Amino acid sequence: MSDRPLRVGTRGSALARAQTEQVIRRLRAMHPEIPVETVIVHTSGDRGQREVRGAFVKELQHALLEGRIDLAVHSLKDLPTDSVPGLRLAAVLEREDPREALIACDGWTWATLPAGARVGTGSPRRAAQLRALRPDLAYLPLIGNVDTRLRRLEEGRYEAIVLAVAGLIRLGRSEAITEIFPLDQVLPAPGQGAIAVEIRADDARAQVLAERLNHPPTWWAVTAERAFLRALGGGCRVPIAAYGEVRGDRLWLDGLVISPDGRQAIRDQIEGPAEAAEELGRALAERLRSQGAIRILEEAG
Ligand SMILES: NCc1[nH]cc(CCC(=O)O)c1CC(=O)O
Repeated sequence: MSDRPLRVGTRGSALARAQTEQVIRRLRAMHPEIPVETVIVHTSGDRGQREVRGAFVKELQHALLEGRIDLAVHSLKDLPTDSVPGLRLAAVLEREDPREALIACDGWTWATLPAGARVGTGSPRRAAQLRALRPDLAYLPLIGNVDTRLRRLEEGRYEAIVLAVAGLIRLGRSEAITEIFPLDQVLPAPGQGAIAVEIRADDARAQVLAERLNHPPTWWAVTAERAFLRALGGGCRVPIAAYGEVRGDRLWLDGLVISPDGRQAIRDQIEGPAEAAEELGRALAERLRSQGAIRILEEAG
């Protein structure tokens, strides 16, 4: 294996850097002879601009295509499902806890939050599922990096906020968690909790290294989740959630389409061989369509 430096690109946020550190630790453990460099790529998302879909990842992909970096580290759930010509999603690390966390102030819990309490969440998928559980709360937008979002809560702008457990753990902030929503109450975004490694499609060395980083059970699970999302069109505003889990050589996939107001939801599960992940994701999407998901998607679209 050549010992020219491997340049690993990351966003500058604390979460992105923590995730990239995890990838680099694994690389160094496997290949102490390869010098690894971290390259911070600033994205429009980090500059506090509107979070257009994919803004978090576009600039990293650009840097990869231009050859300024050799490996890009992303939160998989921020990576759009459309493939980018010249690039390849090459590996995912073993998934962290995929669930959603409530972070409440003043000792509130999900059950005791008073009617009208302000709950901050940036995601229509979370807001829709939370509305279905507690229609009496006020769901307000919340954007920015995880640290920014926690600060907004501390500033008193919300009584509670909802964030991914995985990000809080990686930032060493899990003590902030008030409670964790069970998966049957709030289903995560496809890919949530998984760290993704993207490379140039023609980079043989990066391909070999990425293969060694990859965690196959997570790979099959997220492949099914993303196939489900892609098959449903994944319109920006539509709350689509999915969670897959591999046990032995079988894959269980749970999928949901929910109207933004939380009033109409279609949810179903599918099970099959893990290697058929892609087909399982598409088949589950088809099942939801036949149960009326189209109507929800069109109304929300
Ligand atoms: N969209 C921002 C984002 N991207 C990845 C994570 C957390 C880590 C993960 O879900 O893998 C977060 C923050 C959040 O949703 O709370």
